[in-house]
Amino acid sequence: MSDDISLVALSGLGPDRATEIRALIRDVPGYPHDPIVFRDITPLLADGAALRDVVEAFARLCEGDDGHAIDIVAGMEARGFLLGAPLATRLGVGFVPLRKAGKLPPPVERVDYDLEYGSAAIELRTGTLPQGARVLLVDDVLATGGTAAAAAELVERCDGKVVATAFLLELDGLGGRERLSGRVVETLLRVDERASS
Ligand SMILES: O=P(O)(O)OC[C@H]1O[C@H](OP(=O)(O)OP(=O)(O)O)[C@H](O)[C@@H]1O
Ligand SMILES: Nc1ncnc2[nH]cnc12
Repeated sequence: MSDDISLVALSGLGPDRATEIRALIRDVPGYPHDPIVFRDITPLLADGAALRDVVEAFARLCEGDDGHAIDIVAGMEARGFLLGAPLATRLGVGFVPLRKAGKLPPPVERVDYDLEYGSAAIELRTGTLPQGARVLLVDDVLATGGTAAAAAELVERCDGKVVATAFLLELDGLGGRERLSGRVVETLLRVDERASS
């Protein structure tokens, strides 16, 4: 891990374990283009103990008297599926995939958005969520917050209530937390994006 990246461990991971897990996220400068530093979680996903610890850390957000009471987990395509589905299994609740445009049969709701390195649209099939379902939104990275803000809007258009948003890695300095102002934002790890550019 480079020395110029600050690390914050939340949700009971503990600083040593958080540092090990952070080291399993590969930094790729210039991908998909300059000045982006891409944070690649595939080494972490390939490490069974790290994947288990991350899912457990997410699960702790929803347990105990102070935990978020949720009915269902929703994940943003594609990396949100990889963390959200095992979390839902661990919590014993269902999982809703928020899919990139054109993947789901109609009828769907659609929200267009911008993210750190492009633009996209996500969709959710109308009627998938039970009326008033308490939803936890899960994704790997919070950067500008464009994806998460769109996901929250989509869930709410489909009659869900976004109780909290949860991310493995927050890229501090790109405005994501501000973009989600007024919402509960939980992050397991945080790096200072300004320090790595
Ligand atoms: O906070 P933002 O600026 O919106 O960026 C964060 C989003 O970008 C990545 O997804 P991407 O759209 O690259 O899709 P993928 O998971 O299919 O790779 C990441 O998994 C988040 O969903
Ligand atoms: N820098 C980044 N690395 C990985 N995923 C991202 N999504 C948005 N920005 C990202």
